[in-house]
Amino acid sequence: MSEPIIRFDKVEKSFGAFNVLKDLDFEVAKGEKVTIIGPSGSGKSTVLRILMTLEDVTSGVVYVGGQPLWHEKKGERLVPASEAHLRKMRTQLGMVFQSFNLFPHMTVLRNLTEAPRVVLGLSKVAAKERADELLELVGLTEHAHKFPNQLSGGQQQRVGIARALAMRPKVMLFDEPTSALDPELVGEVLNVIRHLAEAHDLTMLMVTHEMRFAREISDRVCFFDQGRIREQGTPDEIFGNPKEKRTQQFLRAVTEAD
Ligand SMILES: Nc1ncnc2c1ncn2[C@@H]1O[C@H](COP(=O)(O)OP(=O)(O)OP(=O)(O)O)[C@@H](O)[C@H]1O
Repeated sequence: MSEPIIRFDKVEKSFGAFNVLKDLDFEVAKGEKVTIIGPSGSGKSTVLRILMTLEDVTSGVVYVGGQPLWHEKKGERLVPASEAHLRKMRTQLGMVFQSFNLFPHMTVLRNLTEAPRVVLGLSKVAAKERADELLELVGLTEHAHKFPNQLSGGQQQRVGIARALAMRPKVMLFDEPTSALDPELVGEVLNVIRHLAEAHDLTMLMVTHEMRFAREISDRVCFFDQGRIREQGTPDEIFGNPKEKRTQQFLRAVTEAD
């Protein structure tokens, strides 16, 4: 098998004495769509936050595209990564947050062109061309010159997705992308993600509470519990025939609440 695009090798993450991730081994293959589900506090978002370089690891090594993320090679040894290394690695990862995190003082278009111009060095014309294509993809062409606060939450999140894609990342990370939205706006965002999953050979890793959606788009579902992967498998295996008692309890609770 080829090198996974993401690999957690015996990763521990603690906040003080509180151990959030425990000896975590986890891989995502190129092109794979993986969703992480599990109870609140089980460490799901921490996995994404480590990949987004928002949290470091306490021990173990995380690899992205075969290269250590939080470390650098020094001869045969791994030493903590410099800010320059983290910056370089970050460009391979597209991030979509719960709370959109758009630049409020920039138009939609500028939100999409800023990082490709500043970080990737694209020309103004090339960045605009790329942004136009992506705005079409997320159905927001006519909103290009508006500011984020002139858009609905669903539209803002679609801009968030387009902005992440504008960097042509190897992996897209979605951290509960619909949880801050009013229920009637969830569908339009899920449709965009669904379309991306179907039409593009993009690697996607998503934390979500939308179980039906996870079942529909994932190649693999990982059930997290207390900082470990308690059970993983195809959507049919996890949702249709979960083996572990904890998975069964969790799924019963969330589907009853649905
Ligand atoms: N910066 C921090 N300092 C201290 N504790 C933290 C910090 N970030 C997360 N935690 C704790 O780590 C645990 C795991 O958090 P995480 O956000 O990964 O959980 P989660 O599974 O994504 O939960 P949810 O579904 O509620 O978002 C939680 O108990 C949380 O309180």
